[in-house]
Amino acid sequence: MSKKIIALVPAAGIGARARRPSTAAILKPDLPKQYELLNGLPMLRLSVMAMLADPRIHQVRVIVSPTDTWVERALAGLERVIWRPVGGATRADTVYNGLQDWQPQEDEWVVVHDAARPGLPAQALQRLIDQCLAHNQGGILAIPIPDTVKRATVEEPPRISQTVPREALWLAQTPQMFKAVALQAALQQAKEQGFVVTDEASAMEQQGYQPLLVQGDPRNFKVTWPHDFQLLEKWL
Ligand SMILES: Nc1ccn([C@@H]2O[C@H](COP(=O)(O)OP(=O)(O)OP(=O)(O)O)[C@@H](O)[C@H]2O)c(=O)n1
Ligand SMILES: C[C@](O)(CO)[C@H](O)COP(=O)(O)O
Repeated sequence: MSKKIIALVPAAGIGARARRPSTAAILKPDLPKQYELLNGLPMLRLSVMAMLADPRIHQVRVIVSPTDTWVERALAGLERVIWRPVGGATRADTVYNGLQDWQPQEDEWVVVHDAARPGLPAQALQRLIDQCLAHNQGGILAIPIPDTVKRATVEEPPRISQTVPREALWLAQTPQMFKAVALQAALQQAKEQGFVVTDEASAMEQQGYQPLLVQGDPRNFKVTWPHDFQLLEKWL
């Protein structure tokens, strides 16, 4: 029997690094980046649609801030999608709260995908799900580091202290797919032990798991800085 796969989209951030000194930002100073329009559609809607592209995704659960006033409009008309106002102070809290709210069963999978990665190609999501199901193991999309890597000193201006071998280094993306109950337990442990986790895999690593690295895609970059909006519109 096929296992249930639920997508969880953390969308409770404020996008502080992406604030643009534009007219739109002056008119809507509080608008989080996931609601900015890209080619006419809210970024969150595009990220959710990227999840819906795989028919194996049973439902998309979007986790927003309790004070969010934009989500209903941004997701209007999409089927297989619900939103829950249980976002937390950090991304890890948002994902953990979303899992607590869902209360997954054993054998159910969760695919966590940033609202800020609307450029995810359908083939990349398909690769991740195929690999995790084939190996019955959690995994993430990631890309091998393409450039020479330098370690910096802490002075201003920073200087190079070392060239770091990059052969085994990958840049983590989302989606990240895990057995939902195991991820819930791992995030709870991380919280209790005060570990800072910036992605799901790092919580699982702390529990001794070695998640799969599945080839990601450069178009799936995270919209973080003001100039990323334009770059992404070109890709889309
Ligand atoms: N408390 C938080 C913080 C972040 N996120 C989500 O996590 C994803 C990746 O985070 P990031 O790009 O860092 O978003 P922000 O925290 O919004 O950005 P910034 O750090 O620039 O404020 C985004 O979809 C964001 O909405 C979340 O759900 N809850
Ligand atoms: C989950 C993530 O997108 C993987 O690259 C990333 O860790 C989010 O990190 P940020 O610290 O919120 O930018």
